[in-house]
Amino acid sequence: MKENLIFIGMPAVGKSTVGIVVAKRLGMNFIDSDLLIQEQEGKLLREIIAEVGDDGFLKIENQVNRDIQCENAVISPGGSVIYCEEAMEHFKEIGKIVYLKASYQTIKKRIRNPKKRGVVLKEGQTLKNLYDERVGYFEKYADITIDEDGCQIEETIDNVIRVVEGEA
Ligand SMILES: Nc1ncnc2c1ncn2[C@@H]1O[C@H](COP(=O)(O)OP(=O)(O)OP(=O)(O)O)[C@@H](O)[C@H]1O
Ligand SMILES: O=C(O)C1=C[C@@H](O)[C@@H](O)[C@H](O)C1
Ligand SMILES: [Mg+2]
Repeated sequence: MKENLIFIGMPAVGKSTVGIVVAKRLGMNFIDSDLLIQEQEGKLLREIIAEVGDDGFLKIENQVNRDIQCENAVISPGGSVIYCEEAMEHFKEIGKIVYLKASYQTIKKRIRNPKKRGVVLKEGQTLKNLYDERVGYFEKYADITIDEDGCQIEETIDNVIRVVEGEA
């Protein structure tokens, strides 16, 4: 069985956009967990968060990701999946976890309005607080880390493929 690749990292780091191209170039399937969540719930992510709150959203996110059964696929979950313990345990079992790493400055430039993007921010929490809180989780779960600061998206894709193929 060819194992899966699971991308983690801050929102807007490129899990989805990098993920789909990596999948195509490596002859793998592609799963975007956010789309699975929207399909299951029949609503947009921000509508789900508005209805059930952050904790309710994380429960759904945990269930959807925990239940993914696949092989030879790139999986791109949302940035908040690292709070979903069962889902992360499942990912550890079914594949290699790739952390797309970018500095706070890079992320800040890409996300103008975190709430509108559906980022799971607690009351009063800033994007900087969130960044600092999540880094520890990303480092804990990562099997492979790809630093994308100063890279164009094509370079990030090439770097992921080089490292993944080097490990195969
Ligand atoms: N070097 C780079 N690597 C990755 N993405 C880049 C880069 N430079 C610019 N981008 C842009 O940043 C955005 C990344 O958005 P994307 O939706 O893929 O992030 P994500 O990690 O899937 O976020 P989310 O957690 O919200 O699902 C895209 O618009 C992409 O074109
Ligand atoms: O990083 C986050 O907090 C999120 C990112 C999105 O992809 C979605 O999964 C959701 O809106 C939460
Ligand atoms: Mg995404």
